[in-house]
Amino acid sequence: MQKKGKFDYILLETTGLADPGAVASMFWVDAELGSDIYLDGIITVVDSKYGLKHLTEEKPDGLVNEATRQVALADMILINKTDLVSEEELNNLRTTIRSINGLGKVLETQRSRVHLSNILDLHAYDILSGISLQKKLQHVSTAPHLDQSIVTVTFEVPGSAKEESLNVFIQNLLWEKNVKNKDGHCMEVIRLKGLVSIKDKPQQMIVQGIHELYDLEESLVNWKDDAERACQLVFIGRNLDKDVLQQLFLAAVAEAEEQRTAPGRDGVCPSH
Ligand SMILES: Nc1nc2c(ncn2[C@@H]2O[C@H](COP(=O)(O)OP(=O)(O)OP(=O)(O)O)[C@@H](O)[C@H]2O)c(=O)[nH]1
Repeated sequence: MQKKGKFDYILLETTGLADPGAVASMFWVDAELGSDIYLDGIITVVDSKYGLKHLTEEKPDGLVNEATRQVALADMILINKTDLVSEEELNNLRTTIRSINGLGKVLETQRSRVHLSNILDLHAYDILSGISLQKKLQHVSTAPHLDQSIVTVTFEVPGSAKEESLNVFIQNLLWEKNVKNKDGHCMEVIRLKGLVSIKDKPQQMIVQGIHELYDLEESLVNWKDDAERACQLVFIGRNLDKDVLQQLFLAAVAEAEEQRTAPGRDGVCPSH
């Protein structure tokens, strides 16, 4: 890193057991501090032969296994060694991956052969992503839950959000972790992405969250004068309940007072 400007791109390979969120958070913060290095995106390679076994592995104490975390946080998922499995096995793996992460792009490969343009310059975390985000959000796949510990949920509500209330909503989820689903389990969001409208702001706003870090930024796209404003959010995480999240969000869009009496926040969730 001392030879500043000498690198075009850095591909960092973490160990098979790493939680990419921790590494990603580091680079994200670094960019905020004015560093030349910014986080472009997270790529996860899944082995077709053993992927499903790893993804469904049960960990003690109900912890989320590493493979699932790696898929959940990926912006690009390469399903590799497809030659080693049957079409049916591949289908099961695809469905499982999609139910965990409905937002990331999925490519199927052999010997990990992939055109570099597919994996470099993903811009998954910067405001450039706003241009394609709208399209992407229209195609978020939310497959049936399949007993998966981590799932993707998404919702869209018309209108604008109040910036302050939106921050409270996100902080309750990511920091306080005090939002419960209908079964009384605390929701755990590990990835958050969205395009929202803030009252009186001409630009569409991008929300990005990973683990406990999040950012609300103006995108390069303005709301068209005659277009209906809306907020769309995608959450990847555990114990997520779309209805509860949507109701809470509606409370944030409407009046701040309503938020305190909104469902799902009674009781205290243990901190992690
Ligand atoms: N049949 C087949 N073999 C593959 C493919 N990709 C890699 N291999 C082989 O699988 C073996 C193990 O390679 P990888 O799974 O890529 O190993 P790795 O990623 O270095 O291992 P870790 O980083 O420790 O996970 C090597 O002999 C590769 O040649 C593929 O698409 N099909």
